[in-house]
Amino acid sequence: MEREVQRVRQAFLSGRSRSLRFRLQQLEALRRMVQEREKDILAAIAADLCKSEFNAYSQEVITVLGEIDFMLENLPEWVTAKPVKKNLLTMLDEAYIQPQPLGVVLIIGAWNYPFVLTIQPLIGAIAAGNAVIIKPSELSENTAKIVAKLLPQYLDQDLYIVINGGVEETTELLKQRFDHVFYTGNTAVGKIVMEAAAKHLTPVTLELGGKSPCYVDKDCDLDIVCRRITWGKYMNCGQTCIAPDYILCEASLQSQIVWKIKETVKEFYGENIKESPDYERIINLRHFKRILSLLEGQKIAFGGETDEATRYIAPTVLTDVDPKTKVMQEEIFGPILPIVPVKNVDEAIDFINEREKPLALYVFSHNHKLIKRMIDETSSGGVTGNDVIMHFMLNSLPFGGVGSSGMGAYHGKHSFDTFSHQRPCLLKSLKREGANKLRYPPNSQSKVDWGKFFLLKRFNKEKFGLLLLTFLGIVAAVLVKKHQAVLRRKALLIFLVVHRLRWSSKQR
Ligand SMILES: NC(=O)c1ccc[n+]([C@@H]2O[C@H](COP(=O)([O-])OP(=O)(O)OC[C@H]3O[C@@H](n4cnc5c(N)ncnc54)[C@H](O)[C@@H]3O)[C@@H](O)[C@H]2O)c1
Ligand SMILES: CCCCCCCCCCCCCCCCCC=O
Repeated sequence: MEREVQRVRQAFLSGRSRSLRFRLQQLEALRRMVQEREKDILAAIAADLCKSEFNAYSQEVITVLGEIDFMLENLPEWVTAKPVKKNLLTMLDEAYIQPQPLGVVLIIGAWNYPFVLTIQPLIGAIAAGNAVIIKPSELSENTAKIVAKLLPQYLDQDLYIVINGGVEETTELLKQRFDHVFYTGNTAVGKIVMEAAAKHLTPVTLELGGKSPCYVDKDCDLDIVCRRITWGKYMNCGQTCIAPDYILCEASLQSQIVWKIKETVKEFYGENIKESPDYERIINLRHFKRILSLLEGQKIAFGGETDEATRYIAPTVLTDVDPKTKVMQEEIFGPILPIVPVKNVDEAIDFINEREKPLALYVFSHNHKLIKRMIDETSSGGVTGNDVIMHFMLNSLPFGGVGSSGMGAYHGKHSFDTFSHQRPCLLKSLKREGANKLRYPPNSQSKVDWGKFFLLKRFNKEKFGLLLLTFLGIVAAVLVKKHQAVLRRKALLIFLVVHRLRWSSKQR
C-alpha cells in the first residue's frame, strides 16, 4: 500500500497533472470512457443493486456526464489567478489568489450509487489538478471491479489508481499520508476516517448520512406531494442518503397520505412490485436484517412483505410512530417510511431541532413563508422545498452535510474548491524601500501614525504640513522627470496623498 501511494505521489511531483491542458484531456478521456463503456458500467450497477439500465443511466451516468461537461466548460476560468482588492500599503503591488492542487487525494466511495458517488468526486479532484487513489466500496463489488478495469484504460495510470478491498485494505490505506481524504458513507466510519487523517493533519470531506425529515403542511396538494415523496423514498429501495427518512404531519393528514402513497406505489411499480424493473433490492443480508428489525412493534399501514432469498422488502408505510422506537433512532436506509404525527409546524421545528442535524430537509406547502420559516429555524446539509432529492441534481449548489451528517461539500465549482488550495499571493518590488522603512524598528509615534493612515485610513492633523510638503515635492518631481514610467508611479503617489487629504477633510 505504501509503495502504491508513493508511486502516485511521484507521479504528482512530476507536475504533469497541473496544466489546464492535461486536466481537460483527462476529463475528456473520462467522458469517453463513460460513453464507450456505458453498457459495461450499467451492467455492473444492475448486478450490484438489481437496478434497470434505464434507472442506472438516469440516476448515475447522467449526473457523471453532466458534471464532466460542466467542468470542461468552466475549468479554464476557474484555474486562472483571481486579482484581489488592495489596500494603500499594497496598491503598487500585485495581489491575487491562485488555486492550486492539494496533492494526492484519497476518495473512498459508497455502494448505494456506486458509480456516481465514486466518479463525481474524482472529476473534481482531476479538475483541480490532483493525483487520486480511488477506493470503491467492496459492497458493490461489480461496480468496484469495472471501475478498476476501465479507469487505467482511459486515464493516466500513475496519477489515478484504483485500490479494491474491504475493511482491512481501507484501514491500511488510511495509515498513509494523503493531502485530502474524501469519504462517503456512514457516520461511524466517518469518525474512523477523520481520526486516521488527523494523525497526518490531513483535511477531510465527510459525506455522511442521517435521518432526513419531510414535513407536510396541511396547505398543499397531497396528490402531488405523495407522488414526489414516493419517488424519492422508494428509489433505489430506499438506499439513498437524502431519501426522506420520515414524515412529520398533523394527525388529520395521516390516513390520506397513506392512501395516496399506496396508490402511487401501485402506479409506479404495478400490482406485483417484485416483478417491477424499477424496484431495486437491498444490497446485502446484513442490511436486509437490520431494516427488518426496524419493523418490530410498528403499525404497518401497508407493505411489510419481504423475501430474504432476493433481499426484497416491499415499499412500506408505518403510522403513529413513537419517536422513541428504534425506527426513529437510526437512519433507515431502506423502503420503510414512518409517519410521526405532530400538532403543528412549531412542533415539527422543535422535533427536528432536538435531533442530530440531518443531511437533507424537505418541506411541502403552498405557503412560501412557512417553507422559509422552516429553513430559517432549522439546520440541515441541504433543503428542497416542495420536492425531494432534487437539490443533489443542481451542480451550482454545494452538496454536503452539517454536524453529524458531514463536513465539506462538492459538486461543480464546489468540488473544484474542495480539492484546491486557494493560495494567496502578494508580489512586491524590491524598490520603494522608503515606504517599507515605516514598519522596521525602531518604532515611533510617527510610524504608528503612518500605519494608521495606510491601514486604518485615520489621519493625524499634526502631520498635515508634512503631507502638504510631500505632495508639493511629488508634483515638482513629476514636472522634472517626464519619463513615462516614472510619471505613472508619481501619479499613483499623488493619488495616495490626495486620498489621505480627503480623509483629513472628512474627519474635520
Ligand atoms: N452523504 C452522502 O453523499 C452519502 C452517500 C451515500 C451514502 N451515505 C451514507 O452512508 C451510509 C450507508 O452506507 P455505508 O456504506 O457507510 O454503510 P455500511 O456500513 O454498509 O458500509 C461500510 C463501509 O465502510 C467500510 N468500513 C467499515 N468499517 C471500517 C473501518 N473500521 N475502517 C474503514 N472502513 C470501514 C467498509 O469497507 C464499507 O465499505 C448511510 O448513512 C448513508 O446516508 C451518504
Ligand atoms: C425529465 C427526465 C429527467 C431524468 C433525470 C432523472 C433524475 C433522477 C435523479 C436521481 C438522483 C439520484 C442520485 C441520488 C444520489 C444521492 C446520494 C446519496 O445517496
